[in-house]
Amino acid sequence: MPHNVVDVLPVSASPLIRIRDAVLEFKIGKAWGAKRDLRVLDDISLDVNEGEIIALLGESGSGKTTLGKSMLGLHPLTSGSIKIAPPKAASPRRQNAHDLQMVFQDPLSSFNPRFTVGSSIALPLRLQLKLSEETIAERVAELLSRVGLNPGFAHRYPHEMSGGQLQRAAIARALALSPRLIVADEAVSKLDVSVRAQILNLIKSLNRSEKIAFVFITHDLGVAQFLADRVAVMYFGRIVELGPVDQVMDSPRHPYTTMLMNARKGEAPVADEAKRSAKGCNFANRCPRALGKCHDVRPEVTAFGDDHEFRCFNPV
Ligand SMILES: Nc1ncnc2c1ncn2[C@@H]1O[C@H](COP(=O)(O)OP(=O)(O)OP(=O)(O)O)[C@@H](O)[C@H]1O
Repeated sequence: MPHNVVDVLPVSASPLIRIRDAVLEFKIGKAWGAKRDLRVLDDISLDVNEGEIIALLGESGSGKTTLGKSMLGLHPLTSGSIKIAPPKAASPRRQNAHDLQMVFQDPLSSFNPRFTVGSSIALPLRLQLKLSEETIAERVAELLSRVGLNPGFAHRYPHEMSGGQLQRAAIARALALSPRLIVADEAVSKLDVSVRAQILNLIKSLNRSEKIAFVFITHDLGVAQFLADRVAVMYFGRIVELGPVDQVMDSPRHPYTTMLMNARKGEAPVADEAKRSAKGCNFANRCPRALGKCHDVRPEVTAFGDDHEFRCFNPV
């Protein structure tokens, strides 16, 4: 991971990751035609604390995956900064790519079909830690046990495992280098309901017992409520509301969050680029509470209590 993308925080800082004023624009358009900038992250500021679970909520296209990948340094920002805390040990190593890992939605496509699952889990150990083959085999067995799989699964190929088993293996692979944060991108949305609950419980227990922080990307409010300590609600690249999960879910202040809550009861909101306001609040054209100025002036962050904030001129 390039160091100039995700830099190191001063030792005195407390969050694991500090994101400030992050803007990310993609150039879109045909290779030979006119290009335009698509602003996918728009003025994002967020701290991810050691050992917490933050759910990133929002409809498809709101920028959740892009924000998660930016934390891992996979997308250089257009402006702003993303910094990670230095390791606790006294070692002077710079920010380490091992500290942050990602788990994806589709476990089958995230494993190489020609390798056994054990070899895929072993790969980062072999490349990064230069361990003996015997130690690697022991570590793989231990990692599989930690995620509730029989160590014998090391010899299976991805197509010989169920979706739930493979997602456990993907988590084992992410754990191999002892990360401090795992970004899980819709990591349970392709799983059956019963298996989903098992994986969510696994994530919760890894978080509680090993203090691994998770950024859990989802559009499932039930999953966010079960898992997260805090939620960040995104709408077209902005965090419109951020706070403790129960506060945001039980007493949402932003009209978009309220709309998401109602969607839970049936009417799913759809991201529609045409309805995005050009200036002012991104949500103004869809907002039942919009005032005149919402179409022209961009709302800044308003704090509500110590740890709840929103961007709205006319909150609920
Ligand atoms: N590499 C890229 N180049 C151009 N545009 C991109 C790129 N990656 C993502 N986008 C666009 O950025 C926007 C946000 O995408 P992103 O995947 O972050 O949203 P999301 O909230 O995670 O959605 P989903 O829930 O569907 O995964 C979308 O409009 C998407 O088309």
